[in-house]
Amino acid sequence: MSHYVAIDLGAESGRAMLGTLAGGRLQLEELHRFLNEPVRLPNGLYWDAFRLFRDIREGLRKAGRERNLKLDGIAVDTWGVDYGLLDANGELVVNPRHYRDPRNNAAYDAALAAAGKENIFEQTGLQFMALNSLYQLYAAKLAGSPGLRAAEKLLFMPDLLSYWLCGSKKNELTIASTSQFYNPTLRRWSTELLETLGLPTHILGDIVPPGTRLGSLLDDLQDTCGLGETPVFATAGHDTAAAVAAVPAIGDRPWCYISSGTWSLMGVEIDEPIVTPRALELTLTNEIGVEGKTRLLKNIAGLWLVQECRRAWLLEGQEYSYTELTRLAAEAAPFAAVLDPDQFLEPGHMPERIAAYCSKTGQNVPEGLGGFVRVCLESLAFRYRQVLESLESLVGHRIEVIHIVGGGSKNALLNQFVASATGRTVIAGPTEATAAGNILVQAIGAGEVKDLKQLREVVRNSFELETYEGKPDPAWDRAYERYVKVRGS
Ligand SMILES: C[C@H](O)[C@H](O)[C@@H](O)C(=O)CO
Repeated sequence: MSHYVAIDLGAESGRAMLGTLAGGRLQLEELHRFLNEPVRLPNGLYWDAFRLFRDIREGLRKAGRERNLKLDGIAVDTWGVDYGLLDANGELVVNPRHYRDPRNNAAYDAALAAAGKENIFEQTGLQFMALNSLYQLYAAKLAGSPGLRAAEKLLFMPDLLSYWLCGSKKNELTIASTSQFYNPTLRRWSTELLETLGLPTHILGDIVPPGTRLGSLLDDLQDTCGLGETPVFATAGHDTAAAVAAVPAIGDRPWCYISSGTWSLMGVEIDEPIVTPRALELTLTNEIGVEGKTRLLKNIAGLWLVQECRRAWLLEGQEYSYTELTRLAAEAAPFAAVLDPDQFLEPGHMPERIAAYCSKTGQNVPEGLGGFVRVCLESLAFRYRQVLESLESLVGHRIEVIHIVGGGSKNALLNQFVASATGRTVIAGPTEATAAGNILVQAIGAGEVKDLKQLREVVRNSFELETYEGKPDPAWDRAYERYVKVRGS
């Protein structure tokens, strides 16, 4: 029996998850859960990196001091794109900014004007989003950031937190591939692109594949946490890559995945990137996964819409759990309005913005809290159908099965909506795909699990899955047509 800890950080919260692997089955247990609260300063929006590290240490202390465990590995995964900059002494000189920091927007326009959209896509194969690391770095340059000038090393969030755990400064492949300065075709940094934009290239480090042993937990952490010598691994550092690794697909029918949480990352796993004008037109992204696979996917503003509605209602004194909101949505009238979820990436005033969008597009404003949530969930299902069509047109075959993994796969109403909107089979679960993927990639690194195929077998043996059968539904088809009209194709 072996024990691993996954440090899994999402945009709202983080967890230290204990994974026990025995007899080809994985058991997960939450050791420590903590909030991940961004900090708004006068000059921008930041992550509280030190607080996150304190909570990571607390999770490890629970494993060591409270549970008396000896660990076979520790690894960190996080959301994509964000990074910290270190000076020559390894000091943090630029604290990680939050990808929703508004200063990226102007830098995005300027970078596209300076480097050219086609050129950027050719070199990176990545979906265009102002939040990508490339535009964050360019924003720092445009702001004349002294931190950027002093920087000697760029570490993405999982790299940075792993560095604080074990002292090794490496760039893990899957997270590097979210930056928009990694070339997935040439499988190296796109230094040419950084040079075009006058950005430093010496800050980029060695890229290591997921499963690499980075080093051992630092001595003082071993002492504080009551852990002996413990390997620290680079897992699939991008949480989506970890989740995709843990998709319980058998591969007998063509499948795609939706990693469902704050974001919905919908895509297929393929052997080589597709960096063609058509992929650019469809704004699909080529990120790298475990075993060097390509995650051809689309970032969709996922349950973020519901999270932001809930937060707005909470501020008004109306406190509802996600379960209650979903129940209200189930009771609300169908197809009250349709919206493009990706128009709502900015934080704040979500119900008001949805209402304004509905009025602007000549639609009725949804009624009641359940009405708003239902419109969000139905619109996500429509967006998935549209992205499914894009993916099929690029890979050239019909996709039969949609695997929904991650926390959002608990939402049975949304799962059913996806089956109804697409007419496909939806298999939901595991909800803990990211933690499972994180741990099982460590197990590959430790030589305990052979490869991705075996990893997925372990996942299938370990978690309950729910199946939803979709069948053609004229009401959904009609509403989808309305959605396409409102959003555009
Ligand atoms: C910025 C987003 O977090 C990122 O693009 C997405 O891929 C992700 O990591 C969601 O967890």
